[in-house]
Amino acid sequence: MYGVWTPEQVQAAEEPVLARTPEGALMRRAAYGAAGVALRMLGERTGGVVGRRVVVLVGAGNNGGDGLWAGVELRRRGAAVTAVLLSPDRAHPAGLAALRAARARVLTEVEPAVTAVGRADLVLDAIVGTSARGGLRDPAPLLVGAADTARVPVLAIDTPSGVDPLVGTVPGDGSAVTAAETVTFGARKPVHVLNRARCGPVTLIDIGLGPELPEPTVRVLDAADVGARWPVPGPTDDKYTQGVVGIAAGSATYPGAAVLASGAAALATSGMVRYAGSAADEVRAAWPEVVATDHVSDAGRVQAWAVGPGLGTDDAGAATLRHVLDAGVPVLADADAITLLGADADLRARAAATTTLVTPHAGEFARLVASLDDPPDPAVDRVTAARRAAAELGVTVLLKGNATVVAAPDGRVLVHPAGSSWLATAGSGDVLSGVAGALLAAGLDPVDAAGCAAFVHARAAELGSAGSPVPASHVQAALSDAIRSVREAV
Ligand SMILES: NC(=O)C1=CN([C@@H]2O[C@H](COP(=O)(O)OP(=O)(O)OC[C@H]3O[C@@H](n4cnc5c(N)ncnc54)[C@H](O)[C@@H]3O)[C@@H](O)[C@H]2O)[C@@H](O)CC1
Ligand SMILES: [K+]
Repeated sequence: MYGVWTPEQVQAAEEPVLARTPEGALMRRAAYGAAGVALRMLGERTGGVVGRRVVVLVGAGNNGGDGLWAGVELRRRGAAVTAVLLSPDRAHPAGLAALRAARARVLTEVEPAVTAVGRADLVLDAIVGTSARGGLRDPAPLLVGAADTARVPVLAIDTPSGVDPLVGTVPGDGSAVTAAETVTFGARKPVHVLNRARCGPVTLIDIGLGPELPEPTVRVLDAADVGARWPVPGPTDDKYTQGVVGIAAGSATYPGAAVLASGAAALATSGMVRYAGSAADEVRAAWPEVVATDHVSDAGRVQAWAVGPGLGTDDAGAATLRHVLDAGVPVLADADAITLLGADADLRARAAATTTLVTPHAGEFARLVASLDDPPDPAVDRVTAARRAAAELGVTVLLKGNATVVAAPDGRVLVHPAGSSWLATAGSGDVLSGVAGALLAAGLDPVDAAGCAAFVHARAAELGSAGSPVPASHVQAALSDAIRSVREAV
């Protein structure tokens, strides 16, 4: 597990460290770490360092200072360094003096700078870091565009410029750095987990902030965390003691959702899966181990319900949802169940009164929060949107997307940054529902159930895909390998 801290938290943590270290020491630590990553990238991509062309895009603040000092280090190692000053009169004075003394080229005019970027082996993006506000300012978009056009790899210093460090979105006209890699200092910031596509792999450099950092704003589970939480039957367990999950999903028109969710539940945990609904025949045919009936009222005892995929939003769907919300066990509500919750205050009150985990995509989220004052918008800030929905509706929220956000009513937040978007495929959510429902039935807290389910779901997509599209039934089929891989990581 690792933590993520807001720019504000990081800046506050830097203050006491700055006060007790010699002037400029923190920046030199950061820059030395950045230069190390740049040297590795040059070695990997060009086979050397000496004479390789590195262009540093230098902004007005300390992020620019990091870039200048990293340039000094690269110059020392023999690279041909060019610094492009985007705000020439505000460039970090000590860093600029040191870079000039190291006999690097310094440019302030746009035209030669664009040419230099286009010919570079590596660009260091030190335009702006944690104090970024709004979109990139001229002439930065031109230089960032030149690197993109020439396909020059960019190493983002601290954060990819043009991407909001706190929420990970690209404001303004959409110009922003797409980094091949990012090197960050002291602590990971939200952009690193909310916008992986812009950051690339992130290297964290220790600059001594550890003791000063408060509780992180967001946490990220790793494979070992998920493996350690995954339920494993003990010597005295039988099929009932491990938690029975009930799946209330699918219909005669949409039996696929029922088959995907029930099968995923059967693969996720040992013990028992019950299915209740009008796709009982199809579920039985595909998964003979699932105990299937036609209606939730005669399904027998379960320790959690997963309700919603393919359920329908008519009166029968609402009655099923009401039944499971009143069953006194944790409930996972997805798909049509979320639409029903959004439309019905009475159902929302029942959901808040029990332990409920909802798993909306963007459209379902909008319906879910439509009744709230000033409904939160994930397009503006995913973490805040999920956190507010959880707190105000009294349910745990798993907001799907390239970065999955899990928020609990008590304010805890997990993020799962996906490595790809192959999971954006029909039926994939049904598989997630089955897995998360099974984990709730096994007794996991909703945040852990959601976080572990999201992780294994994404891992199954990776294993099932290996670079090609992966239909939901293949994600389902890869669940066993995914669970094995996280258990092996413990
Ligand atoms: N405080 C410290 O001692 C340390 C700071 N570090 C670096 O310092 C950075 C933060 O430095 P600063 O607080 O000076 O701020 P930045 O360097 O992030 O930004 C500086 C200035 O850039 C301008 N700016 C804001 N938004 C912009 C945009 N969208 N496009 C173009 N220009 C924009 C503003 O004038 C802003 O004040 C961190 O990201 C990190 O790289 C590291 O060196 C570690 C130590
Ligand atoms: K940057």
